[in-house]
Amino acid sequence: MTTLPVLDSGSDEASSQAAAASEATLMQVSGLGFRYSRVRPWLFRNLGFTLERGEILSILGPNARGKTTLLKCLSGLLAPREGQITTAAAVGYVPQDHGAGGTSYTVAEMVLMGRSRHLRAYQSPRREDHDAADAAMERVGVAGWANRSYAELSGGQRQLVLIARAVASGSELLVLDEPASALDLHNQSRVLGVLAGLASDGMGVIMTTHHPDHALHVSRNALLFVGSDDTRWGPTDDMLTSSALSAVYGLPICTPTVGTESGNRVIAVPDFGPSCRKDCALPFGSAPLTSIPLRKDLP
Ligand SMILES: Nc1ncnc2c1ncn2[C@@H]1O[C@H](COP(=O)(O)OP(=O)(O)OP(=O)(O)O)[C@@H](O)[C@H]1O
Repeated sequence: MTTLPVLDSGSDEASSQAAAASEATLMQVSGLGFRYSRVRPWLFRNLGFTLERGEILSILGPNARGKTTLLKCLSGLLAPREGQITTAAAVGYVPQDHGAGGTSYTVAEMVLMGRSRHLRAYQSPRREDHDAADAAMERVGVAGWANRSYAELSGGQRQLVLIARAVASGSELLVLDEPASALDLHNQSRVLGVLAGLASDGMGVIMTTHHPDHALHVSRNALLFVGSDDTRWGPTDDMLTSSALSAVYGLPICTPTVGTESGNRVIAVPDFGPSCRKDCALPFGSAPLTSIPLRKDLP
């Protein structure tokens, strides 16, 4: 277990945290707090969770609440002001902003960069690095774009390439900032499938999302930003209840069970209010959404 640097941390406490973590634990976080400076408000305090191998943790909350900041703390890019982060794995960080920044790299070169932590300064990638990059591109389904210019890909395509780069790095723990935010429905399913596959191979995945459905679909646990001193962590079904989601996002959200091709699922349906189109076949309020028929009941 490695303890990431924390401002004003007590090292004795850190080592006892590390000792307490079990073999299955990839990351343990307790009492975490962060603010950008002493004159800025706390973005979060007393934040804690445990991530086991093979688990996907989803982090949800309103815009500007501190989710990206938390991911940067978990990845070692920012030092929290207080609390403890202990981790048993190298962390691969996939940022939300995937601008090309004028790069002239191919997709294969971008993914190969994920191997940099395995190389000494100025060392050329070895055969095994190319093999790892090729395997990662196959895994994420971007091998067909290997020779394309990264800068010429769409935002969603770039998102997939950056996920492949993190996979190529060999990190056991991936931390992803809204990995499906720029993707169409098919590619959302593809990314969630890739992340679920990585988790079933024993990796850990931490992702932020603005889609409660994604969390309900793939996450064992969820971390909910309710307020700056109120973050809640626990089993996804217990966290993402109608009342909790409604409180977090400030509008009514119901969580009906609906039938899908792959079985009954809980989904989150927000009531966006007066903007609902007037010719909607099932206006909000005319029938409780929990009465949506299950697929097997449909004519
Ligand atoms: N480098 C920085 N210095 C000062 N304040 C910052 C910095 N980066 C972010 N912030 C502020 O911290 C707050 C949280 O930002 P953050 O990006 O973590 O939120 P978020 O929950 O990820 O938001 P979103 O859902 O919109 O992506 C915001 O008010 C933001 O303006």
